Amino acid sequence: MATDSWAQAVDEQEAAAESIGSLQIKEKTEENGTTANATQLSSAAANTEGGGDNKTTDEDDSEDKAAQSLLNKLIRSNLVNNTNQVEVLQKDPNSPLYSVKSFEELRLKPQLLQGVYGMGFNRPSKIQETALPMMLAEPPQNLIAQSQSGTGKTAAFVLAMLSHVDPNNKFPQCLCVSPTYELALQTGKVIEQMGKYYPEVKLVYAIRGNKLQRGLKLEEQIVIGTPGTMLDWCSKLRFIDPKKIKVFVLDEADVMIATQGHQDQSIRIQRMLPKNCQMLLFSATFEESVWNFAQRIVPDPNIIKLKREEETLDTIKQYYVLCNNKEEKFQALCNLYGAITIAQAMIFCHTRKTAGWLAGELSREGHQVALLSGEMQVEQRAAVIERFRDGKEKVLVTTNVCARGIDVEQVSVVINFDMPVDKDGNPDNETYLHRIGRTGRFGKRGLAINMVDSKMSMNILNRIQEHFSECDDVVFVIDKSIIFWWWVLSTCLMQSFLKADEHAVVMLPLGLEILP
Ligand SMILES: Nc1ncnc2c1ncn2[C@@H]1O[C@H](COP(=O)(O)OP(=O)(O)OP(=O)(O)O)[C@@H](O)[C@H]1O
Repeated sequence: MATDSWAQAVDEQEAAAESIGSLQIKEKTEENGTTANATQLSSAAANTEGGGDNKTTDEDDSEDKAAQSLLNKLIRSNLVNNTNQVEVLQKDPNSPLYSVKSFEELRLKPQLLQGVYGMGFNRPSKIQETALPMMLAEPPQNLIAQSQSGTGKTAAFVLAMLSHVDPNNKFPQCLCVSPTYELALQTGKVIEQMGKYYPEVKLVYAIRGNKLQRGLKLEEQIVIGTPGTMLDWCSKLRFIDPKKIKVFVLDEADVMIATQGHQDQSIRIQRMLPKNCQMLLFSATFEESVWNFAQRIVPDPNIIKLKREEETLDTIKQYYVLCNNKEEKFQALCNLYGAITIAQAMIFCHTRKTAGWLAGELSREGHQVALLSGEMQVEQRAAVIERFRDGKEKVLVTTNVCARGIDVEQVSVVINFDMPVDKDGNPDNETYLHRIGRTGRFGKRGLAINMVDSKMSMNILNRIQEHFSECDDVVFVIDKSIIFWWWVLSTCLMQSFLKADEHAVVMLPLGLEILP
């Protein structure tokens, strides 16, 4: 992203923070109207929140999964490091399992090898080592592959598609289905980069808005698009002859099934394809719904799984501050502000509305903060994250939904301005782990501060503590004095005070003294 577009993004972001902050004093009816107007950012996204401070909707969630995935692609500059072993389940357990340590071993066309090296890939990633020989084997093999975002799945299936097409045949031979228009474009970019030295192979996008003349027969060998348009192009409009397809890729299956209708459309496309068409399905997660979908799309599959690196709370000290209401939490945060900015901090709120309010209030107090909110367009969010990752901002205020899955390694302090809860208001242990776990990544020490402002949030905290106490040693320290906080924060951050294996429980009197 260009630096000048940054300045613009920050301006818009600040404007948004202020306008959102000012909404808090208005009546509810006005609030909704103003939210839509105030955002040059993305009014559609803003409207889905519904005004409630403790609600997130399913719609939010599915929209967000796709946005999240795009965001991850935009901010990623290289492979995610994963030292976990690859788990392989072969369709035929007796057939030998090949894995490669170099791209040369794959006997790629020279143009493609040049493309791969041109992208700066020196050797296959962990998942590519096993997935590529399977995908390139003759006869073709079906594959279901699951690994965390950023581990090299897209590059792998792009290479497979480019390897399988015959450029002399001027008709579609590979279909790739993505959950959204933007994600399809991102994959298209990879095809263009990798196929840079193979210009005979052409690509076309089956996305809404790409209107073709009726009766046209596509000549491009690779078609990438969203399920609805792809289905229309294969059936109603007949731009594609599905019987000639050799490779069918279904990318981001977990995101796909979160969107109503995508699952059925994908299955309908798949049913039109010939029996010997190679089916490839990729997903970052593998919950039961994804797995059920995968089995319907990919018959007789080989299965590859690369587990996520385990997140742990071992190296993180966890504290809580007891307050009476949101305003007190804000005051407490202001008191802590100087200390937390010794390092970098992320502050999590439950809703966009609170995040906007908090960022606005902190700015008004003269604190420099960045806001990452669902109201922003994905490109703007990517710019905010990049800036934070580069250390240009010290404090990032965000919502849980917005920051899910985003890795910023250098964060040392996480503040839960609101405790994480699920849609039913129960403790969201997984989110707690993801929020906090990021601070202690790669053996580094981290600090987590939970802000408690009611009996309910105390109860949530207790239940989270109970949950993790079973499998981890968690330390919650309770204290009232802000001087104590200064001491904790500055000592642990500046002098590496905390030891990874220290597990003392310090119980001090409840209550928070807010200094003027
Ligand atoms: N073998 C490799 N060597 C070096 N970099 C690679 C290699 N394979 C992929 N990459 C790079 O790593 C990053 C992540 O790869 P890729 O997008 O293929 O991952 P992914 O698993 O598909 O992620 P997502 O699920 O988010 O799409 C990209 O920047 C890509 O260019």
